[in-house]
Amino acid sequence: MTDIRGLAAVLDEAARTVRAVPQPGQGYDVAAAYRVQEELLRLRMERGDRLSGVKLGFTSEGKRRQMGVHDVIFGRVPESSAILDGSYADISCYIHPRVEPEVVYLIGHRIATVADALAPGAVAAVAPGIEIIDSRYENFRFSLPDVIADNTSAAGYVVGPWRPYDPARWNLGVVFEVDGRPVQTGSTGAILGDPRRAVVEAARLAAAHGVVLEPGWILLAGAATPAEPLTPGAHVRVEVQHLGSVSFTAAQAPSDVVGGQS
Ligand SMILES: O=C(O)C/C=C/C(=O)C(=O)O
Repeated sequence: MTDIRGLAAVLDEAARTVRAVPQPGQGYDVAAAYRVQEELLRLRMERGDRLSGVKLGFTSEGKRRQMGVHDVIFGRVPESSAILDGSYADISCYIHPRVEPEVVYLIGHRIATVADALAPGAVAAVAPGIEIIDSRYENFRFSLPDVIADNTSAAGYVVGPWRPYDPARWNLGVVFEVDGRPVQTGSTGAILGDPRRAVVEAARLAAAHGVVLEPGWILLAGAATPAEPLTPGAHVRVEVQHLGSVSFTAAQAPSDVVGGQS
C-alpha cells in the first residue's frame, strides 16, 4: 500500500529545505499520486497558506516531448507562490527552477462540473503569465505519478494585466524572452490544440479529485512552449499577442528583492 502521508511529508520537506529527493521508486498509481498531492497541499494550508487556483501541465506537445510524459496533469496553486508582475523575485527558495510561458484564466463562477465550465461567464478575464516550475526530485526526473504527487512541480507564478475574455481570440502568438532575447516562440493554440479546452479539462480533473473551482481563482492553462532554466539575475518576459506582456527578474540574493514577492 502507498504511504500517502510519508510521501507528502518527504516532498514538503524537500521544498522547505530546498533539497532535491530521490524519486520514490514505489509502484503507486495516478489515483494514489493525487492523494499525495492533496496531502502535500493540506500540509501547506495547515501552515496558513491558501489556494489561489489550479494549473494544468503537459498540455502542449513541446512540454510533453521535453519531459517524456504524455498525460495532462492537474495541480493546485498556493497563494504564497505568487510573484508580482515586474518585480524582483527571490529564487533562493527553489532547487533547480525553470520558467515557462502561460495563459492565465480568471474563473468567473463556481465550477464543479464540466457543464459549469461550458456555461457563459465561466472565464471572467484572461492574462499573459509565467510559471516557475521546480521539481522536488533529483535531476528534475520523474514518472507520471511522481510529478502528480509533487503538485506538478508548481513553484511560482506571475500574472500580467487582466484583459476581458474574448473566446474568439484563442490562437495567439507567444514570445518568451530571457534577458531581452527570444528563447522560445509559439502559439497559445499549442495548449490542448485550443486553450479554451483548458477550462473544461481543469473542471474534469478537478471534479475527479474533489476540487471545486471558485470564482476569483486563477487557472494556469499549461505552458505553450518548452521550459527554460531560471538562473540568478535573469530577466524573464512573456508577450502574448493581444494580451500584452508579463515579466520578472530573478534576484541574485534575497536582499535584492525590493517589494516584489507576495
Ligand atoms: O514539467 C514539469 O515539471 C511539470 C509541469 C508541467 C507544466 O506546468 C506544464 O506543462 O505547463
